[in-house]
Amino acid sequence: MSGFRVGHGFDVHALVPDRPLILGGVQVPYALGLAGHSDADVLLHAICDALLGAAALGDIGRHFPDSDERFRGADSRVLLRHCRDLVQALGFALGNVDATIVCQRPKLAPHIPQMQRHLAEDLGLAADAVNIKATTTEGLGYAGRGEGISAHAVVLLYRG
Ligand SMILES: Nc1ccn([C@@H]2O[C@H](COP(=O)(O)O)[C@@H](O)[C@H]2O)c(=O)n1
Ligand SMILES: C[C@@]1(CO)OP(=O)(O)OP(=O)(O)OC[C@H]1O
Repeated sequence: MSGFRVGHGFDVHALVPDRPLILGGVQVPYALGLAGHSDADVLLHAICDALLGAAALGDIGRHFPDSDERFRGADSRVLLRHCRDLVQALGFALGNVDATIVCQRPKLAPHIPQMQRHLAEDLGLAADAVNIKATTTEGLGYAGRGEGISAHAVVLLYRG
């Protein structure tokens, strides 16, 4: 069996008034923000799930239950670094991360380089091992109606 492990993550949060919009640890200027128990950073949650999935460690809700007050308003970069530590403790190294944010509005392209810098820093990856993309759904579905934002992520882990 090879030492490679792939993981997939997916998350969705609703867009609501009176919340900041935080994606990849970047506060994106917008009239609405994502609802959640933590800072609701949907991109980082999908990446946490991808890391946990690759290492067969379950999912984000198992490690950071929303019934636990310690995680209320949590900075998802802290949760991400915890997931990194968990997979590294099992002897895995990170290969690369690729993710897609599904978001009709606002335009995210100007903010993606900063999100990628955060991820490279938090995961100890080179800049060319982190890729984040954004797409609309051409107006279709809940994302297209601007009701929420989702994110998909895949990661590769390996044992050196
Ligand atoms: N919220 C978004 C969504 C998309 N982008 C960028 O626009 C390109 C075209 O999007 P389509 O959904 O029409 O394919 C996409 O490739 C992204 O670069 C964006 O910046 N913010
Ligand atoms: C991160 C946690 C914990 O604060 O809360 P949310 O911000 O609601 O995020 P979600 O992706 O629904 O699931 C994980 C939660 O347990």
